[in-house]
Amino acid sequence: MQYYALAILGCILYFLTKTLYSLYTNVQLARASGIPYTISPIYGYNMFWLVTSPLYLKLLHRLPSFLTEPWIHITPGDWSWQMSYTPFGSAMFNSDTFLIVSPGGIIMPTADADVINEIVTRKADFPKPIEMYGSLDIFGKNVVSVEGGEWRRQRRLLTPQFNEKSNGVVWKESLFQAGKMLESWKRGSVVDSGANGRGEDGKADGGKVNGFPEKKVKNATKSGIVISELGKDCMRLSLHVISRAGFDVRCLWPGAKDSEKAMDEGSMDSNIVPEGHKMSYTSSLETLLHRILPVLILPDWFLRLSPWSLLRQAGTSYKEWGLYMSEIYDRKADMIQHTKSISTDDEGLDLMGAMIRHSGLIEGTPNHGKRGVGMSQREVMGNSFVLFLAGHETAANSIHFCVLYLAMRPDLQRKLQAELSQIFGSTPPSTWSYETHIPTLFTTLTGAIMNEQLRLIPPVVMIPKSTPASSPQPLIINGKPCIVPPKTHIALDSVAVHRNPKYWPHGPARSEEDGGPVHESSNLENDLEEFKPERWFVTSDDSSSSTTVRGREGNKDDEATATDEDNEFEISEAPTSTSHKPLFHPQRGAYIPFSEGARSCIGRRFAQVEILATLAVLFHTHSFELCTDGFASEEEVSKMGREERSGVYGEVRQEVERKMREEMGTVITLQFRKGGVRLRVCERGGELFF
Ligand code: HEM
Repeated sequence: MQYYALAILGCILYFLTKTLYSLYTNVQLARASGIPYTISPIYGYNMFWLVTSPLYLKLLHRLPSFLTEPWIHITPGDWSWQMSYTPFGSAMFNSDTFLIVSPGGIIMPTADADVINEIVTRKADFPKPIEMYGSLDIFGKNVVSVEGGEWRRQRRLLTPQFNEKSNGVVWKESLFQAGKMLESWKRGSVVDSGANGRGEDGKADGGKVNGFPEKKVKNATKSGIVISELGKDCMRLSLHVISRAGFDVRCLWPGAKDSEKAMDEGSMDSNIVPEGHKMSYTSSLETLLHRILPVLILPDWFLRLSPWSLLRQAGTSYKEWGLYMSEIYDRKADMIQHTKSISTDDEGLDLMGAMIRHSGLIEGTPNHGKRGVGMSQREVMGNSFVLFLAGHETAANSIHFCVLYLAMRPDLQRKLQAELSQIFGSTPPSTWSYETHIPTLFTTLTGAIMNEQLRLIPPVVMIPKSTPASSPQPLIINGKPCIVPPKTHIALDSVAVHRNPKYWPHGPARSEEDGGPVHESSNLENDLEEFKPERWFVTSDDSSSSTTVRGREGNKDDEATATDEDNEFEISEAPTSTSHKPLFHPQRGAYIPFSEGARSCIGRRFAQVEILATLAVLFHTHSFELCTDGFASEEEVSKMGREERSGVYGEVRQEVERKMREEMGTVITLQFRKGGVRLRVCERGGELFF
């Protein structure tokens, strides 16, 4: 017995000594670095901590502050969103870059645009920590999960496919799918789980609905349709757009009419399960992407044999999607083999087809017989999957939050609608032109709204970089030369740098009468926590801004500092309108929703075109308002005067702001952890409030 006790004591002592020694070594490195640092007992990226800490974090907050300050604020998984710019400001570290030193390693968050720019430019000195992405290889290695020469080879094959022609396809498909989303709301086929299919007034009437003539609409109220799953609907829209662009397969919304199916050869109905399959094309993809975490983390056999049906479904969707991709691959490879081309006509784009054609696997195609330039079949599969993964949730969230912010700012919504009427008149979206309209959308209010939404809620919050294990890196931080220790995990904090007052035009914070500051500790003295697309119309020499900030003129800085590699992997810029003044151009490193440098987002233009097109369709003819459930019923609102309505709306808006602050976090991308905000959509002119 004594031996066992001694053995256990020995293990504990060994563990403690090892931990203390690691902490001591890391503190020495931090001290020598010249960078401000703080000590934390826990390494923020420790998997056990990330998974279990939400269970006991509240308890830790109750411990005496000398035990937990300040690390408790900068170690939880979601600290970047929760704390915003606070840790970098004068109340905490008063430095836009600092180190969090723990026994498990060193983390360097930064909200300094110059530091970020230096890091993304010196790609070899600050590589992506790809060990974090290994689990993304479920269908094969891909451009997200590799580094160095392997990454360069894959990225070189993919970059040319993201061009103006493909942006044009994205534009057309987004216009089409956004229209179908509106139609699906009208049909009532997007089920309102929150209201049990009943209207806000509790009646399942759905009879005469403002702007929506159809009978028996599930979520109908007297003034429109209630949508409580906007986030999910946007995900579906985004998946449909990528499916068209990625595989040239058009997806249909639930309840699509037979005529649509007949019209679209190669379209996939979300309800039809083809022979040899257990799930439809769309539901296998949707299920896989919505349950992606267990699929990435847990072994296949565990998913299959799991007692929980959610996990079993996730396992089935993984298998089914693999099967669909193989079938599409075989069909395309066969076509290329026989015709040496793919169907990249004006109606469809085909990223997978293009990958196969350039893979070098098929005789007679461009890279056949060349060493070190093509792709294996598994890499084609891996990249096809990862484009869906990287591209659907990010763009979907952006559309979702743009609509939500616009519902919170009816004044801005009216301005946007007036502007869209000016641009498109009363023409239907099917006639809108990519060449004519997209440059205008980029430089007017729609573009400013998208930019501002991505400033406030960038989907990727802590863009990871690192220093190699044996290679400390010199870097100018806070104006003095410093050494970033080896094996440091660097987090480019997009949430914080997007709110750093040094780089952004800003005015005074919201007054108490209007609801007071949005965040309890970040940027209390300015409006950088607020959604104000107007700031994008301010140029650096504009005297109407209360601060002067350093922006960029056009792309001059890009040209001056971009490396050859940046240029090689540059994504084609969509043309911007020459008849409008360009929007504010933040300095390099200050605006990083798509990251920057050679390793920045390959789908940036794709996503921007999708977001702009979707917003244009939705707001050209429709209005979105916050539901006032819990504050006033629709009937009560209809009896109120203008001022009283405005008061109720203000209260609801503040509740939504609270929800966004407290109930959002990173689930792959930044979004509501569960649930969302209920909105009412109606045709323009039928608004209940403003
Ligand atoms: C609003 C929408 C989007 C945002 C905010 C966004 C953001 C980002 C960010 C921040 C990165 C860098 C991640 C890192 O370094 O860890 C990235 C990389 C990437 N994104 Fe996006 N993305 C969006 C849409 C898309 C779309 C639509 C696609 C494809 C269709 C896409 C494909 C990719 C790929 C393949 C990479 C990896 C690039 C590489 O490592 O070379 N993204 N994205």
